[in-house]
Amino acid sequence: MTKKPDILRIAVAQLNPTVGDVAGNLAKAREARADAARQGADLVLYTELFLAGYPPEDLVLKPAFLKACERAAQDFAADTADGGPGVIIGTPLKRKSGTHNSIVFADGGKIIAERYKLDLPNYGEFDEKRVFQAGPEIQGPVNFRGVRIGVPICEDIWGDVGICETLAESGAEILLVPNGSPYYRAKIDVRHQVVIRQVIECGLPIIYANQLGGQDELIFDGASFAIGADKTLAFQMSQFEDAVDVTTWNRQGDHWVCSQGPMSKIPEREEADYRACMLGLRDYVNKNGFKNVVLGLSGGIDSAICAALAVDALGEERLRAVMMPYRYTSKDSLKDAEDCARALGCRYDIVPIFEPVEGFLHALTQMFEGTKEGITEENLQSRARGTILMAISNKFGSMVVTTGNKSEMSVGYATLYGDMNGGFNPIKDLYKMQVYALSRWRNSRVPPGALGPSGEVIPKNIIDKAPSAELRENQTDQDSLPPYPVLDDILECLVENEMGVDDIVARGHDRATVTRIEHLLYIAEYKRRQAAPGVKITRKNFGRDRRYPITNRFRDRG
Ligand SMILES: Nc1ncnc2c1ncn2[C@@H]1O[C@H](COP(=O)(O)OP(=O)(O)OC[C@H]2O[C@@H]([n+]3cccc(C(=O)O)c3)[C@H](O)[C@@H]2O)[C@@H](O)[C@H]1O
Ligand SMILES: Nc1ncnc2c1ncn2[C@@H]1O[C@H](COP(=O)(O)OP(=O)(O)OP(=O)(O)O)[C@@H](O)[C@H]1O
Ligand SMILES: NC(=O)CC[C@H](N)C(=O)O
Repeated sequence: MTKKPDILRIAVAQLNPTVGDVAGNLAKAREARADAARQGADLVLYTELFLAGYPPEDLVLKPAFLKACERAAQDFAADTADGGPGVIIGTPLKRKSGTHNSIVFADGGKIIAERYKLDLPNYGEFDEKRVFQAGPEIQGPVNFRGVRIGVPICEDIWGDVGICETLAESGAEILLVPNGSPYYRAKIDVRHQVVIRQVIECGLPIIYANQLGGQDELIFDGASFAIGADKTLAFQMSQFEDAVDVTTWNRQGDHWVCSQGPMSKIPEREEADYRACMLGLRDYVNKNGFKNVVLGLSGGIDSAICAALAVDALGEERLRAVMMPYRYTSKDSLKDAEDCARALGCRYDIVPIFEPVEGFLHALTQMFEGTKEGITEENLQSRARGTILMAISNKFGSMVVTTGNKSEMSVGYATLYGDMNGGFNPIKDLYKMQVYALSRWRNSRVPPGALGPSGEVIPKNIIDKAPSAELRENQTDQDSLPPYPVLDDILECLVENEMGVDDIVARGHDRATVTRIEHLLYIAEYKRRQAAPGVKITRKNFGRDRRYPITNRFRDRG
């Protein structure tokens, strides 16, 4: 019989995989294992579906992809013949009972156990029932060098299905949980509460390992941690950074107690949101192979914060900012845009749109004769800008960063095939007031990992002036929309909280304004379906989280 050890060194590999890059993910796993071995680890815990990258979505339906993942898992298991640390690594596995979201547990050159996720999340951003079958039954703990380890997978610890309790009843001494848990604001507290609740139910320490990195709209923020059997935080890894941290666990009577591990400080609200946007943009651009990006810099707040995010994420040499003035562009805007580009140190070009806009107007003179000038002509300005940005993108291979905030995306205050052109939107899930808050925050701090300069990178005048699209004389956003603090509150009630009109009015809002905003929200669905993806920051983003019909006559009238 294996002698029970008194000490166990568990490494948590909080790494940034790329979905579909099975060979690259395996290489990362190997590097982390070598690192963990140097730090004296007995076992390395990776995150959910690490070899595939999470979430692999419909890739799991491809037999060739499953084969590649299975082969990588076998190869990695064979590596453990070197006598170094054992591994718990996530991978999809096709078995007789179906295709499972699984882990393989390997040691001594062999797979000593497989475990399948039992509770497949199918809400919000998750769609796992579409591609996976749930594990057929709760399988007991795995005996690893004399320690009985339970391995529930992510959602398995979120519901009330009693998986942790059952593992404890079948003799587990500690639970190691691989996760693919996407960021939303303050989610860390939610995760801690979920794990504390399970620790109370099962009486065992739980190690929670979370993925890092951007995957399309989702940001995995890492922040892996453990809660001891005494219900206190045993260790806390950093948020938004990759790391391989070794934690030391000692046997004390019946319990494993963490005696050594990191205790990283978790960023406050604005910093966390800013870093999520930065990581999301960086990973989208790099993982999709773009060398650089381009955006229209108008002298307004939205394009200014997007420019700051791009420089912080990619470096000033990888952003080209383009000011495209027309007859309504103010001197202030020209100055603000230039000041912003100078403060950020990025390339700044001026491409006037007078000729293209006049060209379009000229071509349409006859057809439009006798009609009133209005939105059509305004939109031509936006479309001329969008076309120029796409031309720059085509010529230099730069991806267009699009800059619509959540308030605008909610009510359709953006031009289709105009300022909505672009590949990715780092502020898509930030309401306008949050854009202001993050801009002020960024002027006072440079976040860790940012490549941009310190100081006032978003000129104060941009923050202080009334927002305007400058598509006609003396236009401000508030000609068409309620003040942003009012709009954002109504939108948060409608979008995130799915509240009824009566309840929103009861908060002190004007009924006509609320019903108008509700209407605008519904009729802008067609625009959002054609919009670029962007970073998810809230509990409910426009994308995977919110699936409203485009054709929709429902209006809430109490
Ligand atoms: N249900 C539906 N399904 C499919 N397509 C639908 C549709 N409803 C309209 N459409 C199409 O969409 C068109 C209207 O959308 P669109 O062409 O975007 O034009 P529209 O939404 O009418 O105008 C753009 C709005 O964005 C505002 N804005 C604010 C800030 C900045 C900027 C800027 O551009 O810089 C613009 C601008 O003031 C204006 O209110 C219709 O002509 C029609 O072709
Ligand atoms: N004169 C301009 N030069 C370059 N890009 C422009 C110009 N006007 C608009 N754009 C692009 O179109 C986008 C939408 O314009 P909009 O005026 O709504 O936003 P903004 O100027 O960044 O911020 P704000 O909404 O505060 O004015 C801008 O973010 C910018 O990318
Ligand atoms: N991948 C998962 O199973 C994640 C589900 C879990 N509720 C979370 O958000 O962390």
